[in-house]
Amino acid sequence: MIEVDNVTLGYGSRNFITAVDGASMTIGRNEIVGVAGESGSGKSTLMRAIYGDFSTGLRLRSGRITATFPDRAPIDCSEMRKTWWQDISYVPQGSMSVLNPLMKVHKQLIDGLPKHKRKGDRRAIRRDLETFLAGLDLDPSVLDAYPHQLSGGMRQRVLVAIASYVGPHLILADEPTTALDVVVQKRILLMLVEIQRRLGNTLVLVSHDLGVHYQIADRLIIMFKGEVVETGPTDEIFANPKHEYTQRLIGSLPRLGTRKSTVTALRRATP
Ligand SMILES: Nc1ncnc2c1ncn2[C@@H]1O[C@H](COP(=O)(O)OP(=O)(O)OP(=O)(O)O)[C@@H](O)[C@H]1O
Repeated sequence: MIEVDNVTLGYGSRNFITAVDGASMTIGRNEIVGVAGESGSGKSTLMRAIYGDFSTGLRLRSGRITATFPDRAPIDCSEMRKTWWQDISYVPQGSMSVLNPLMKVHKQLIDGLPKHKRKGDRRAIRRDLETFLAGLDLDPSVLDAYPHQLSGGMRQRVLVAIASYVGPHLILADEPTTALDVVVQKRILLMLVEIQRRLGNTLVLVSHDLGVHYQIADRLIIMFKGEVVETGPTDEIFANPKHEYTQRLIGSLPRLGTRKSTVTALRRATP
């Protein structure tokens, strides 16, 4: 679905600072892909480029990023904006900097919808939103709240709901649980996994936490100093990490049980 081919990305024009250097990887359909790597290794930069958000001074210096969504012709990342929400959506870190503090949640949700979804009876749209939120275990009353009236975890869950409402083929979630307590983190991760299962789409989850990847990712992409240094099925990478950085990452984890039992424990721990 996404083909990243020898991509170099960075910031600035005259004094170009390289953030991602010659990265290649693919993202397939119906999978959960975990992206791990140390701070500053270029994870967010690569996600923003895949999403086609070049608003922060980000530049694609060389290489190509191509998306082929079901029933559509391949498109370049420079055109990705046209498919935001519909085919691809993004859950960034820090809900408070993303949600408009002056607008109630329902207005932000409706404004974020593609035009064809915004048309028609507002009450019908509202009912549809309420049903959708209830299906995600979110009380429809959040629609009438301003962001500051919600907890950090609730705001982040609202962002996940906004990103998934139209049913995109690909959801990019960039550290969606940063700065939240462990129980809330688990809840949000389970919400993302539940949505991925329900939609049968692809979830790309950026996280420092290799334990999280171990629990939910089918495949891993490891970044180190701007490069993609290792990719492969999660089980294989955990069993036989090839790159020295991956070996260090895995070596630093506490002893793990089987994936299945960990997920079961995660589910039990989540109210
Ligand atoms: N808007 C920007 N302008 C200039 N440089 C930037 C910008 N955003 C990121 N960088 C630089 O690009 C490099 C990669 O940053 P990036 O945020 O992609 O890494 P990351 O792996 O996501 O880090 P973290 O895990 O801390 O979020 C870093 O050196 C960072 O300082």
